[in-house]
Amino acid sequence: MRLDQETLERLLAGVAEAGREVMAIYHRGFAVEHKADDSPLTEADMAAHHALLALLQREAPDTPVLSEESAEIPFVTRQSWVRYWLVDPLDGTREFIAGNGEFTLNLAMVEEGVPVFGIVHAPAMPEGAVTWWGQVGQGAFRREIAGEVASAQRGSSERPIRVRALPDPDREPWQVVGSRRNGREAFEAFCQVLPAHATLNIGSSLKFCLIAEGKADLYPRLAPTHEWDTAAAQAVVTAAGGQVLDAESLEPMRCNQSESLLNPGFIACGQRDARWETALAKALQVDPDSRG
Ligand SMILES: Nc1ncnc2c1ncn2[C@@H]1O[C@H](COP(=O)(O)O)[C@@H](OP(=O)(O)O)[C@H]1O
Ligand SMILES: [Mg+2]
Repeated sequence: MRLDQETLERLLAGVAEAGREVMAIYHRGFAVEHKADDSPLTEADMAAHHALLALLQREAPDTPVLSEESAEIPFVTRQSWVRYWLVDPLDGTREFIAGNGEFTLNLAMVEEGVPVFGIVHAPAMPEGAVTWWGQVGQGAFRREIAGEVASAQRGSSERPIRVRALPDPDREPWQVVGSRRNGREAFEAFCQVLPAHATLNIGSSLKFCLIAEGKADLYPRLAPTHEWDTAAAQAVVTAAGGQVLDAESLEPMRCNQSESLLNPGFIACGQRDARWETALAKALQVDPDSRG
């Protein structure tokens, strides 16, 4: 489904507004609780969850929503969904708590298991609030709102974004991005056999956004994530001409395929070429010719 311009603008404004609520909590301080799986939870996760649910209820009351904070929906129910919203109200909660600004609000639309639309909003970037968004087949964009409290009417600028061609590693190292704290060992093992490269460790969906805007080339994630962590950014990367591939099958990663909402290991990338294929096969220790 292609979203019309008015709906799109209301969604972008609604996510930015939820981002402002998150920032108010970020600045005034908050308590940290722990969920059953020991992952942290703050007032900001819940504030953004409620704000985004209210937004989606206003915009599309008949479309189901799966949010990290209300994810207990059995697969038998989800299986019947042709289209649904997939929300991570606060991706990078640990970075939010650490106070380093590397967190995002993620909103995706998934159709038949494919993330087709996504908004990734980072309210605490050094340059102000930044939104990356894209619709597969329609392009991807980066929108900057100067200053955290700026309204959509003031100081907002937007430009189309696109993944870059892989640089020749003999001239310019590949830029590889990874998590700050999850799966560092697997990340480093993967990187070891790559051609000349530089690495950057950064929290949340920002890693995908760097690929989407042509500032990074690869994001290998061989440690667990949930579907809500990745769907919005996968849509942005795909809309920008890149891919997010299941590390086993090397097919695009899909959502809502089983009871579990955990992703397989994956590789997000910009433009692929023969060097990429060889490097990836080596990094994943697979013979490139054995792949279909
Ligand atoms: N053991 C685990 N199982 C599943 N997901 C995990 C995990 N450890 C971390 N994650 C996911 O990784 C995300 C953080 O990614 P990164 O390290 O790249 O910033 C977390 O997002 P949340 O902050 O939304 O919970 C969390 O969902
Ligand atoms: Mg997350």
